Amino acid sequence: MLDVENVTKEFGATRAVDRVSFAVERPGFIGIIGRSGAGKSTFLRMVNRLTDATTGAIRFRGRDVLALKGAEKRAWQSDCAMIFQQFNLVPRMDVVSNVLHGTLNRRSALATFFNLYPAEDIHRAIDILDRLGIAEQAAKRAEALSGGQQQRVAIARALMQDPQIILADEPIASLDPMNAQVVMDALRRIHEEDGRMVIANLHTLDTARRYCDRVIGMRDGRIVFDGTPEQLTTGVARDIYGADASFSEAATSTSLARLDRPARAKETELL
Ligand SMILES: Nc1ncnc2c1ncn2[C@@H]1O[C@H](COP(=O)(O)OP(=O)(O)OP(=O)(O)O)[C@@H](O)[C@H]1O
Repeated sequence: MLDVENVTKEFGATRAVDRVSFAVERPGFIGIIGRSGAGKSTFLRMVNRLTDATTGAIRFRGRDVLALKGAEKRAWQSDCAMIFQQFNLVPRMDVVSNVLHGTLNRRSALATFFNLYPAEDIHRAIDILDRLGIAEQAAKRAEALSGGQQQRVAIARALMQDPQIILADEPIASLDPMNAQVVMDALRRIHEEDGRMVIANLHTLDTARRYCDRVIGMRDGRIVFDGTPEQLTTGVARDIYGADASFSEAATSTSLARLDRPARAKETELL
């Protein structure tokens, strides 16, 4: 359903993403790992069309999304909602309005200007917040919430778009281990219950092993590993991170392993 073919991005002389290819047959929970500068963010931004690829093709259900323009491009951006490390909420705006921002693509400029939302959208926003366990925060300003709560608001905003894919760029990098677990559990649940594909850039190995069905390792813009969490041994990780024998997994750990393990889907075959 998602085919990435030889996707390359150059920034001047820097090749940030170098001939990346992989295929996803059905919605999975995919983690992308690699050291800082490996090209993870640039890759996700190309999928969402925030950054244009230099060459290559990304096909979703047979359609090349890199060729979309205008309204079709905006529709695709709704279809693959993005979540960022810094949440990207409007801090002084209340939580529900932040979530309703997820409908911006399909509302008129006038309705947006006057902050007019249909009652059914408001009810849906509150239902989504309730599903994420933060409905009681709905009237508060976003800036009054904890980091973990703000990231759940960002997930709620993404769900307002009813996306087929959720692209999460380091969604827990700013969170403490407890909040990180709440956010990752929420993403995993959304994947399992709704059948949405999740592609998440993760900076820690333990999170990738714990939540993903498939892990892609990037190094210097290239895919150097593509396999199951079980295949992601310390030796493989050392290769991905370009580290020597002194490589310590603890250096890429969020301490999630010490928290309770959720029931990860049994299917470990490649997606
Ligand atoms: N807008 C840009 N202009 C120039 N170079 C860029 C730009 N964006 C990214 N790069 C370069 O592309 C390479 C890949 O960066 P990218 O942010 O995709 O890596 P990353 O794996 O996501 O790292 P991090 O985890 O630190 O965000 C780096 O060398 C970076 O400096």
